[in-house]
Formats: sequence, structure tokens, C-alpha cells
Amino acid sequence: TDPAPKPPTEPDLNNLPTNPIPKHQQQFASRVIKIIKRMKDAAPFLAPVDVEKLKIPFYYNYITRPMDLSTIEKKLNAGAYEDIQHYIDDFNLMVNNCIKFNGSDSGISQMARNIQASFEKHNLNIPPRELPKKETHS
Ligand SMILES: CN1C(=O)c2ccccc2Sc2cc(NC(=O)[C@@H]3CCCO3)ccc21
Repeated sequence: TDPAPKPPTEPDLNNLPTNPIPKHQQQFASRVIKIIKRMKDAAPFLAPVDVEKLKIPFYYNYITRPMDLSTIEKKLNAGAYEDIQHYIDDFNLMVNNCIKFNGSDSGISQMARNIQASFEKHNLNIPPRELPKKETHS
């Protein structure tokens, strides 16, 4: 059939959540993404998959929701995440898109799993939504 059109770019600035994740969670997540972006295996994931450059006109027929590190960063900066879990879900979507299109045994999928392992390690101490109350010692 015909090549599917490019899906709408995220974040949808006309559809931001009323209660996005608080500042301290957004800052934590942005720091993790910055660290991941410095990994050599992150290079193919820094920007959206370029279907023209890679000559893969049917990419969007298989991958209906493309995701990459720059889009996650834009969503963090725009306050597009309602829950910190959704930032983790987007990272895993990026990895799973890669595995789905290229195959689990491909070199690019091994790179995706490498950065995913580092991402999970850095997220071990994700801060809770509400900060612990400052105790006022009477
Ligand atoms: C994640 N991923 C891919 O999932 C992908 C999708 C289809 C075909 C190949 C690949 S490997 C890949 C390569 C680049 N980029 C390059 O190879 C650069 C930029 C275009 C040509 O050289 C970017 C994303 C990507």
C-alpha cells in the first residue's frame, strides 16, 4: 500500500496536561536525559528517525508513534508529562520502536538496549511527586 504519512510531532502544545509533573521531577528527568545523550550509543537516538535520509518510506506504516531523546526533552521542557512514568514509557517506546523495525538482533537494537540499561540505572532514585515536608523542629 502507500507510505503512511508522518504522525503529528510531539509535544502537542495545544493539549498540555493541567497538572504536569512538578519542577523537581522535571529537573531530575532532564538531567538523566542529558547524561544519556552523552553516550556514544545514543547518537542515532538524539533526533527523530529521518525517513528521507534513511530511505525508509514505510517506517510510519510499522511505527505509528515515533520517539527520540530530543522529543522527550521537548516534552519535559513544555510540561507535557502528567506523570513521571510517562517519561519512562516514552523512552521505552523509543527502544521498542527500534527493536520492532530493525529486529532484536540488530546492532542498532543492541545500542538501544545499552542506553536503556543506563537510563534504568539513573532512574533508580527518581524523586517522588510530593517532596517530603520540611520538618520544623519546635
Ligand atoms: C534508531 N534508528 C532506527 O531505528 C533505524 C530505522 C530504520 C533504518 C535504520 C535505523 S538505524 C538509525 C540510524 C540513524 N541515523 C543515521 O544512520 C545517520 C543519519 C541518517 C544517516 O546517518 C538514526 C536512527 C536510527
